[in-house]
Amino acid sequence: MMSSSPAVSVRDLRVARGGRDVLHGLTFDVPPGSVVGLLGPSGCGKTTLLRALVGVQIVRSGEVTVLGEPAGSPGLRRRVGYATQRPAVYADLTVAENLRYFASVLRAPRSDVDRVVREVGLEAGRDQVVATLSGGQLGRANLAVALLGSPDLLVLDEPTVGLDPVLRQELWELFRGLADRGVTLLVSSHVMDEATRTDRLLLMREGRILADGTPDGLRARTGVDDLEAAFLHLIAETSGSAA
Ligand SMILES: Nc1ncnc2c1ncn2[C@@H]1O[C@H](COP(=O)(O)OP(=O)(O)OP(=O)(O)O)[C@@H](O)[C@H]1O
Repeated sequence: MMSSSPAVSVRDLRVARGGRDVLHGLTFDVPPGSVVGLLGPSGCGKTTLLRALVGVQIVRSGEVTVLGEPAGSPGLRRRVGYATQRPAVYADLTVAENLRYFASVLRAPRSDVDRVVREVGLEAGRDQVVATLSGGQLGRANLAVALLGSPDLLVLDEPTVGLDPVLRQELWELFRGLADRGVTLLVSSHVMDEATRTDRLLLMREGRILADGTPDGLRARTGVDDLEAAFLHLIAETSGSAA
């Protein structure tokens, strides 16, 4: 059972990359069993933040606690699933061969292979070599790896990028189904229309969080219905100009 303490808790997180500060003191919590969207323009620091959550990013200072443990702790290895933006599956193996390999690395049960193939709707491509998959199938294969071992937290870096609207909708339905089972999902995107599908939003810009709340809360705060317009309103507000 998941407790009601935050699935992710970040306090004053600062990260530098290439000698430049890219995250400037982020503080937020992610409630368990929710779908949280991490949205913001390209280069604002989404990937860097997700890397810090899964423990592969050197941080300058601050605290990142994941499922009650410091980010990157060995105990989190099987409890956190991470799908990178660029697919991390082997091009010369089939989908099923990739999944069997990653399942053995993660010590996930072999039966997980069929389960995750079903969950991402990749039955038709199961025995296909990854190099021959379509872009949408490749994204699903990458996501399937992150689902191995039934993690409590899924960290997904732009999982819907380049997908057609039908596939995007199907993936968001999958995310919702996982959250209904108690999984926490942190999903980055730079497509604002995806924000409407989340329980909570973290809006980022230039290494800072502009807003942290529900889509309705954001609409109420800005007085704007469309979330893209609400985001622009917040940018204008924080830049000191009237929107
Ligand atoms: N390996 C690196 N070395 C130096 N700087 C980097 C490196 N990777 C990213 N950066 C810089 O860190 C900042 C944040 O990048 P990051 O990839 O986290 O942004 P993002 O919001 O995920 O962008 P996108 O949506 O395009 O993936 C950017 O200014 C980027 O140029």
